[in-house]
Amino acid sequence: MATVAGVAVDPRHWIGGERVASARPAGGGATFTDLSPIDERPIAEIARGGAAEADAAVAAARAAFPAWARTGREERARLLHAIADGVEKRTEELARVETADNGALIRSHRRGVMPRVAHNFRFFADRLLGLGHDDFETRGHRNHVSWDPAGVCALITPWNAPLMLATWKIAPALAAGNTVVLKPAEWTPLTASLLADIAAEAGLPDGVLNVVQGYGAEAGGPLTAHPDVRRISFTGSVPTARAIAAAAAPHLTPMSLELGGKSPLLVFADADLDLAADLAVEQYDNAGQVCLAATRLLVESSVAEAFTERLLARTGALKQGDPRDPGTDVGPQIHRRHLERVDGFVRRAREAGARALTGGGPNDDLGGLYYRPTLFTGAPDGAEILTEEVFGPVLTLQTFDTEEQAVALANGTRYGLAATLATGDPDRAARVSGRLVAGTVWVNCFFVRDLAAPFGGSRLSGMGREGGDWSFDFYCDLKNTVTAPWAG
Ligand SMILES: NC(=O)C1=CN([C@@H]2O[C@H](COP(=O)(O)OP(=O)(O)OC[C@H]3O[C@@H](n4cnc5c(N)ncnc54)[C@H](O)[C@@H]3O)[C@@H](O)[C@H]2O)C=CC1
Ligand SMILES: O=C(O)/C=C/C=C(\O)C(=O)O
Repeated sequence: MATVAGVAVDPRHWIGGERVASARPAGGGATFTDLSPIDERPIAEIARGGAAEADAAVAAARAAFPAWARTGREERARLLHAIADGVEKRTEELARVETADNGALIRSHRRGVMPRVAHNFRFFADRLLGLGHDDFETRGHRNHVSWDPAGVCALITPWNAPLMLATWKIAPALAAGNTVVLKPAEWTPLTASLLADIAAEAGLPDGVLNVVQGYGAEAGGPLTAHPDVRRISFTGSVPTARAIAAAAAPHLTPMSLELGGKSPLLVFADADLDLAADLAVEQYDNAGQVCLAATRLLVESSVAEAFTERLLARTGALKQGDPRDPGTDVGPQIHRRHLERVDGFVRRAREAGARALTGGGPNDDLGGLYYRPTLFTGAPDGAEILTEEVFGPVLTLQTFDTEEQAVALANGTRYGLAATLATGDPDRAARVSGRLVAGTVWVNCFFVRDLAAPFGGSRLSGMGREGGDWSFDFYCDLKNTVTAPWAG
């Protein structure tokens, strides 16, 4: 057992209702070390899964599937609500452990993230009960459409919002009657383990939820290549999505992919510039490690100076430091490798001719993994910093003179996850949002999220949509039963 932030966390896998250590021989890498981004110190030794654990977890999930699939909707919903109760009871512990593990702000975990984790279960439990069975007639024959569970789902999740993004997948998959194998990110394995405890305490039958810990290719590879897996849902990077797609190809396993972006914030001259600057400074949330972040600020030339002044004032007021301090606004990057990746983007941006108006390097006063909120201007067209996802606290500013130019710049990357507009003109808002390639468009707001809405991206930002009934579309095999009129 590891003790993290005063909370006992089991570092082993959770397979078939039992805690399981890795099959690897001792000394042969049976565990890996989990570091806290707060100070880069080890906080736990975690079981390092491979093909043996992936096989065992899929077998357990497969064995548990028939009974779970047959369990009535009311009982499945009741159990999901019981898990939500458990999450709510342990919100403080989950918040402390998640902050120790991924370095995101404790105040966000307490106020926003962990309540959303509980909501993920409640929302899909209730949605399940309202899920329609569409019936209609064809020449006197009855069509009955049903949402049948698909089978074992492999869920592969990232480190930037570990429990939130995992439960966003787990809840609809379980609600639909599937069984699950979760492979959390190796940089943030801890809250998945706590969730396994909570689910067991809530009475979820053994094998319905399984957790395999470990590295991506080593544990996630065999899982996504497994012939008995019927759905794969993944959130993370584009190169990993390609590896998963290749692994899934032989069995044509259906996939849902959520892959980050390079989203724009368009600021028109008719916008409320204070609001626009508020929206822009929000993009440093979670130290910039958010797939939805609008990292490209596209500003109408006539207001660029006034907007920049406001944004720099707000950025200067951000407090960077220990995420356990409720007064902190910007915490650390997740890992030294990630900080170096972010810094590589920043160095190459400078070499390409961009100029940092603020930030532009690690926070040397704090040391460790703290990277200064950065704003670049003057990057040449096509520069890497304008086109590639940095996933750190790095924004760029470009200007435009016409709406046409604004739309072309906004749509000018290989991504299409989200876009944000700041404008005082409702007609312009409707016109421009209609032309943007993005899964979500926010007008004069940012990060207003509702689980009932479809969520996902176009182009390299992903494949498919989750949320609302779209989650059930993905996690179910839809079936139409056509019955001829009964004689007599
Ligand atoms: N929410 C998002 O959109 C996220 C985007 N990213 C992007 O990815 C970049 C790199 O971050 P990483 O942690 O390396 O992301 P990643 O895509 O490598 O990791 C995400 C998950 O995939 C797993 N994974 C890795 N290789 C796998 C494989 N071959 N088969 C199955 N599972 C595999 C990892 O263990 C982890 O659980 C970030 O800088 C960012 O640009 C990363 C995390 C979240
Ligand atoms: O909080 C949401 O609704 C969506 C969050 C998504 C990410 O932060 C991500 O995948 O990076």
